[in-house]
Formats: sequence, structure tokens, C-alpha cells
Amino acid sequence: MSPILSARSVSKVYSTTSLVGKSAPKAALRDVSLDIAAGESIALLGRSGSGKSTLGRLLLGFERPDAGSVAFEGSDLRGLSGEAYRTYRRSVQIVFQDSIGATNPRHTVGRIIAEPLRHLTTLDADARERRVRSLLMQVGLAPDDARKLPTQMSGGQLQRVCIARAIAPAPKLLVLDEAVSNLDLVLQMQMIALLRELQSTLKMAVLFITHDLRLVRLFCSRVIVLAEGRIQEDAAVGRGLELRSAEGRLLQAAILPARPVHRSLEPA
Ligand SMILES: Nc1ncnc2c1ncn2[C@@H]1O[C@H](COP(=O)(O)OP(=O)(O)OP(=O)(O)O)[C@@H](O)[C@H]1O
Ligand code: NI
Repeated sequence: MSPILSARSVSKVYSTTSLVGKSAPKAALRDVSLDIAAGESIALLGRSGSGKSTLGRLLLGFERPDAGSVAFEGSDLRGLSGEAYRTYRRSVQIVFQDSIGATNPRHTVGRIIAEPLRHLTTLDADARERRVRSLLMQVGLAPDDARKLPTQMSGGQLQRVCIARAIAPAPKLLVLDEAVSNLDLVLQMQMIALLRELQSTLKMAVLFITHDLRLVRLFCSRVIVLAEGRIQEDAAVGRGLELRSAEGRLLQAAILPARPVHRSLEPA
């Protein structure tokens, strides 16, 4: 069975024009190849500017590679149209870091979650409403939250709304681009627990884009390390997480050691 998504030798170059004219082209991605199989949970790790979000945008078809190709279930994205394109759109969804920027402040929570159902499925209004209510419960919110506006939701609640919207069309792959980075540690743990539960119930593959190695071992079975647009390492996460590449070891060494407990707080 072909992978959900395959990237083959993709490269992406940006050239920015500033006030003083065009800057030298910058390679955001260089010769990146990877497959994402059904049910996999993959962490895409790398420092700021390493190319993580660029790869996410290419996999989601939001931008085209300058070289190489991305395929959905064996078909090149560039050749997808009509029903085949709608199937791809339904099957691959993304949650961004900035939930406020990703939601229309004038739409209710229910309308936000129902967006992909309206555009990508044939569900009628009643069926959409029932699906929205069950999605709200699935992400730990109340069905009546459907009537609220984004401004009436906390950051963590609005991120759950974005996750509910992303899983609404029952995708085969969910990409999370720093989706929990803005949340406090307690909320991060709650979201990770939610993602693990969704993975086991929906058998959905997850590509978790992050720079935070601590979150990786909690629910990823594979880790890909990016640096300067190139894959440095693509390894299974066993019981321990031993990264071997220089970049991987650097990231691992950078994890803040658990703060030493102040003597006064140590158990008597
Ligand atoms: N639209 C763009 N125009 C110009 N340069 C871009 C563009 N998008 C990304 N870049 C550059 O490509 C490189 C990779 O950016 P990207 O956003 O993919 O990194 P990232 O790993 O997601 O970083 P972060 O962790 O900060 O989100 C960076 O040097 C960035 O400046
Ligand atoms: Ni990014």
C-alpha cells in the first residue's frame, strides 16, 4: 500500500526583496525525501529556520517545490484535480501554532469546526451539526461551546477547536506545526494526551513539527531531524531517544535539565 504522502528530493528556494533590493536566494529545503505511512507518529525536529514549516506547507500543497515532487497515495499533487484533489484535501489536515490567527473571529466555534465538512463532504446541515457536537466532546469541550465566538475561548480551548476542525473530515494524516508551543506545560500535556487518544481511536498518522524534544518521546515513534533545509537523521524512537547526528545530539543536549528541586522543597 503506498504511503499517505511521499516527498522525493524536494527543494525550496526563497529570494526575498528588501528595501536595498533582492537578497541572495535562500534554500529553505534541500533534496528532502520522506514517506509518511498510515498510522505513523513522526516528529519533525529542528532549530528555528531549519525548514520545518516549509516542508509542512509543501506536504499540504500550499506551496510547490522548486525541485522534486510530493505525492498523495502515489499520485503527484500537481496532477490532482476534481474528486481526487478533494480526497487529498480531506485526507491531509494541519493545525498551526497561532489558533487566533487561524480562526475567523466573527464565526462561531460551530461554524469554524464545520468548515471542512461544508467544503469537503456531502453532509447536510443537521448531520454537520451532529458531527460538530460530537467533535467538540471528542476534543474535551462542551457541545454548547458551538455557539461561542473565538474571543470567548481560552488559548487552549481555541487550539482544541482547531484540532476539532482538522479532524472533522476524518483525515489520514494530521500535521501539527508547533501546535502546542504557545500553551503552558499543563495544557501541552493535556493536548498530547488528546492527540494520543485521537491517534488510537482514529488510526490517524501524525506529523508533529516541533523544536521541543521533550514532547517527542511522549507520542512519536519516529523522529526526523532537519538542519539548514536538509534531513540530518530519520530514526525510530525506541525506549530511549538516542539521536546520533551532530544536530540531533545538539538538540538533545539543549533540553533544559529538569530544574533541580530547591532544598527547601525536597521531601522531608
Ligand atoms: N516565504 C518566505 N520567504 C522568504 N524566506 C522564507 C519564506 N518562508 C521561509 N523562509 C526562510 O526559509 C527558512 C526556513 O523557514 P521555516 O519557516 O520553514 O523554518 P522553521 O523550521 O519552521 O522555523 P521556526 O521553528 O522558526 O518556525 C528560514 O530561513 C526562513 O527565513
Ligand atoms: Ni515553523
